[in-house]
Amino acid sequence: MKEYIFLNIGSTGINLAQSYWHLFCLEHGISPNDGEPDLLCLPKDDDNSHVIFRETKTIPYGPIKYTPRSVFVGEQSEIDSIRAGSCKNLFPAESLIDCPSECGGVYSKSYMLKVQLEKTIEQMRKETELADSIEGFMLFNSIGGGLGSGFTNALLEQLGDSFGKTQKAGFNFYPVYDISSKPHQVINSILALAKMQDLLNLSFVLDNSALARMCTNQLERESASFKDMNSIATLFLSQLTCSMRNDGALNTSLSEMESNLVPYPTIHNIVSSMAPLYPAQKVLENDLLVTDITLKLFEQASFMQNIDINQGKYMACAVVYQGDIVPKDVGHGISRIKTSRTIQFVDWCPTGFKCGINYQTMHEQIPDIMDIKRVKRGALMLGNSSSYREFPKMFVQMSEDINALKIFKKDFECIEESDYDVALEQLKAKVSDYTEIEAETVEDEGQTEEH
Ligand SMILES: Nc1nc2c(ncn2[C@@H]2O[C@H](COP(=O)(O)OP(=O)(O)OP(=O)(O)O)[C@@H](O)[C@H]2O)c(=O)[nH]1
Repeated sequence: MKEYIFLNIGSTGINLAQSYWHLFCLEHGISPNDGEPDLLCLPKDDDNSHVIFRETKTIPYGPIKYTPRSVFVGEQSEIDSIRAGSCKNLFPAESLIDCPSECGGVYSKSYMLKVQLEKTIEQMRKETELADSIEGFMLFNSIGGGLGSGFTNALLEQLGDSFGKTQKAGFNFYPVYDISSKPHQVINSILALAKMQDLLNLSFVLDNSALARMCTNQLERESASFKDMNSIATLFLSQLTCSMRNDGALNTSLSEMESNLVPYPTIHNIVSSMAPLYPAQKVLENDLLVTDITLKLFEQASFMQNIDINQGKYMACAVVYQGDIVPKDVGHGISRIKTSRTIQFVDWCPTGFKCGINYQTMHEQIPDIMDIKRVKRGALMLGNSSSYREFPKMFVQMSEDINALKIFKKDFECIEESDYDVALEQLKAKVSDYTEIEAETVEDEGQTEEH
């Protein structure tokens, strides 16, 4: 068995976790309130829920309960929000680790939370002992938050020491930057990203400004709330892990995902799109056809990143369809994309798309609280695109705009100024790496191999 442990850090991680664990419970016939099996749900043959839940008994001979393989780290008020939420009895007390609120907001203070770090590692050890063989860790955080940046980096360093080469995938939220009122978020993000490059195997980029755009444009909300943004991210995560939690077709494990999507270890930032997405009240005459879904996937509006994806080239692309889909239609959809030439691949990766179908009913279990339409079929695209370089470019520019060194010297004690310079240089190097990789040709590759 290959299990996963989910680490939810800071306000973003904790809010999101309550949303996705609620959905995962429903998808696997488990009560979100307390983890007891829903006796009205028939067990499915292809269910692999054990990869994310472990079976527990509160009393000998008592009923079986399902406990998420999950750890939470946040301020007391965030931890309290779990106990008041829709999954209030789902998580054991020892998996909820609280941090002092005075360290909030700044990378360096959160990086130094030694007691909480030890507690987290200890809890992960326990979870690991209760599993057969941990395949990977999934971390959920905002790179702009103090905990989301500093604590996540400290934890990632420790994970490498304590758990060796176990896969690590980050679901990294990029906040909407307000550089005049929250300049610290820029510095947090730069310090976070520079280090994460070496410590993560995969980083799924979730851009709050894109999620907000999807809330207003696709879900037709008047304004974007974190709840709605987290609902979109929850659907993304549900589709992304569908092949792991059930007998799936493509990306059945984090390591398979890494080998499908990552050509060089540090070029592991994944862009993504999802289609279709409608508000619950939307009246549909018919569900979209597979070709239309495929075309929609590659429209800018469907991307969870607010960068111009077409300004870059893909190094890898995996499309996972879900629901009522037949392979012939997938072939048609992909060939329409290829002929439309809207997307370009790097010269050295002509193989193009990897596709798979999961036949689980699409969005069947979307809880009504999500207020998103259930559809019969949909798809998720995961891509490794050189257009990602727009993010490090933007951080370098923002650092100049806010005169970051001045703020750094004042508020980021415990970290050397030279460390900030190094982090900034690493992001500049990242921009160049992506540009070079995009320009490489097959001959360049051949020459590199010969040397
Ligand atoms: N998508 C999403 N973004 C959030 C959520 N909560 C906060 N954010 C954004 O993330 C940014 C900072 O991250 P937080 O997660 O709040 O910070 P933290 O990691 O808890 O660390 P502190 O700054 O120490 O509180 C905020 O400025 C918001 O823009 C959420 O539930 N969902």
